[in-house]
Amino acid sequence: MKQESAAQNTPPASPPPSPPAQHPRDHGDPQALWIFGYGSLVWRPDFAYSDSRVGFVRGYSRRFWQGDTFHRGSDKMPGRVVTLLEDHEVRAGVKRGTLGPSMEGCGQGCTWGVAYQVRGEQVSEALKYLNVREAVLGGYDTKEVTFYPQDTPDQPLKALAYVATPQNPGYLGPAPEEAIATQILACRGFSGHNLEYLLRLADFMQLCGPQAQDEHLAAIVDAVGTMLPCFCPTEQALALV
Ligand SMILES: N[C@@H](CCC(=O)N[C@@H](CS)C(=O)NCC(=O)O)C(=O)O
Repeated sequence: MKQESAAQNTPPASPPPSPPAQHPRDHGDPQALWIFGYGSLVWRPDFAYSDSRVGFVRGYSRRFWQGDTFHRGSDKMPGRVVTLLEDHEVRAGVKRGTLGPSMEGCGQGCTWGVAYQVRGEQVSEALKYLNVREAVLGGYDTKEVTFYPQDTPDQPLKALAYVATPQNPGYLGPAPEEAIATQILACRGFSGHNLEYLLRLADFMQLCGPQAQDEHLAAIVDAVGTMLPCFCPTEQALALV
């Protein structure tokens, strides 16, 4: 039997630094990880997961301020998809002179979405997949957020979110909701039309119930509704096709 030297039995003078937290783990199950989706991940996670919760994050607002030249746009006509910005970043966007109706009364941001729990082998599979879909193709980075499940807001969870910061090359920043609506109506990419992206997110927010408000999203949907008749081909125009 190997004799342990005294040194091996003496605790280190200062415990070795714990390895940097790679990702927020579910303390109940160290192999589990929660991933927060607030855009296309809400309706198309496309990775295997063990559990999901509808809920929200506080202190962040969702904005269609990220350009997308792959999924919902092209290099020539980048689409607009959502990112998550801390409240001070949203207010900074306002100071740059671009106001939208949704900026009025912009207090403590609160963004609704879906958190997915991945466990065991699902963790590496999900992170590998999302790294390509979000980071490589979309310019998103990871950030730890606190997620409040709709049913148990008093039991918040640490979750990983993919956010596109103002420093990423695809970031387009603030614009009037009417301009964003025009861009969305005109763009499509490998995952489909940008309008589908907008309306699927609006559908989700409808399901969340009246307590889940997103004035920015609602203002863009309203602007699209106003403009859509101008984009719908008339019988005369169709006859020219
Ligand atoms: N990270 C956000 C936004 C993700 C997002 O919408 N990313 C886009 C652009 S990279 C995407 O994956 N699109 C796939 C699609 O449009 O179906 C989320 O958690 O949902």
